[in-house]
Amino acid sequence: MSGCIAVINAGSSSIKFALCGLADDDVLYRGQVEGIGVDPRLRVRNAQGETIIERAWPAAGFGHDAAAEAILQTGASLAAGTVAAIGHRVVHGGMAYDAPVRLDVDVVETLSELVPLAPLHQPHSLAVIRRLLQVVPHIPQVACFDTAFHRAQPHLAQAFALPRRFSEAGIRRYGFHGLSYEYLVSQMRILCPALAAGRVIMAHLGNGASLCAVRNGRSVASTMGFTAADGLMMGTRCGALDPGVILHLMTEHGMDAAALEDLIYRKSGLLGVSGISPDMRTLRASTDPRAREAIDLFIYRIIREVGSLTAALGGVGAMVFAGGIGENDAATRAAVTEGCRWAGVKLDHIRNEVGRGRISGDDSSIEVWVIRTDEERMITRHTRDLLKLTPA
Ligand SMILES: Nc1ncnc2c1ncn2[C@@H]1O[C@H](COP(=O)(O)OP(=O)(O)O)[C@@H](O)[C@H]1O
Ligand SMILES: CC(=O)OP(=O)(O)O
Ligand SMILES: [Mg+2]
Repeated sequence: MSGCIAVINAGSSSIKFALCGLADDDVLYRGQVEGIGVDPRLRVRNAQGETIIERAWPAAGFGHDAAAEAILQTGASLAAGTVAAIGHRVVHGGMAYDAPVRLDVDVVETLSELVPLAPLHQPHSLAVIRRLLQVVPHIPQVACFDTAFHRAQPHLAQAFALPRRFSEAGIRRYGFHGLSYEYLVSQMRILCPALAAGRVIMAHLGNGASLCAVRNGRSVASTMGFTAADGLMMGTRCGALDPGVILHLMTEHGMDAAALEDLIYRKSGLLGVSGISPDMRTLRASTDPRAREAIDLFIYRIIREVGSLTAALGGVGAMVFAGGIGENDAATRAAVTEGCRWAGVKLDHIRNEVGRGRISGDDSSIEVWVIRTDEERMITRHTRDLLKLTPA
């Protein structure tokens, strides 16, 4: 191996990593600890897609710190001293960053101010970055932001109806999952360029879930806002919530900011409504009616927001599903598209079971696709470009 880029992607229920060569699409190893808090397990695959490492831990006491430790140790032993640069997914770039940036202690300091705006992500990525700045200070590190892709949205799409001074202070809609959407755009340009040039609704449905309205490859609107708690219902997040509920919980239920953060980010969503699990696979396997109700609400919220983003786009030509649920749960795709029949969407159920590429019927007026997202590859491209790294 002659110099590679190590990529670390701290999600809310997983930490993913990849070791990539400098040539585009040259992935040497990729792996993840997924199911953090539920059923943590590590799996690493080589370039041929063969599983070379598998490990599992009990959920109790095994959080993001332990997952990061497992990833760093595994990555270091596989890379064997050949890492030329490290690229990170950093969920919130705030007003300061609308493009990837080289990390140093000052940048980390600025990013740490955003921790309260992304409590499920930012602390975990910053902990890894700080550690690497200490132990391998000679290796350049780059932060790639989930918010960057959305920063060019029209002004109205970024605005809250609050007094001006708040928006001037940065209280506006940022949108997230931008690295995933940017990668999906790049894939669409290869797989279906005519659709990529038009109006597309992309659904990144993982433990965090959002929709993005994309026009000619640019973000026009997103369901996520100031934080990644807005919009759709998620694994443990409630999504859009009447602000009056927050006031009521404060005044009538004595909840303070910490209790509200815990409720909104960690206790709600699929977990809160089902009372069983934030994990779609567990809910699908359950016969408990509360599991069914949680899934139904998850789907209902997506269908409603598809309508909203269709209006923001002024029509829609294609829909794309991605993320852990979007790529793997055929039943979610079937139910969401059934709820979009009003727009002329018709699924081909056999293609949907296969779950790769185009899944709509030939008679559908809107094409529906499943595209495997790859935030790690997008981070590799940004890191390579920012540092001007070229294959030997
Ligand atoms: N085969 C599958 N069927 C249904 N859901 C799945 C499947 N594989 C993964 N998921 C779901 O994907 C979600 C995790 O998505 P992922 O994108 O990996 O998460 P993160 O937001 O942490 O990056 C979980 O709800 C998990 O149950
Ligand atoms: C922004 C976000 O929610 O990311 P993830 O789905 O990886 O948790
Ligand atoms: Mg993710």
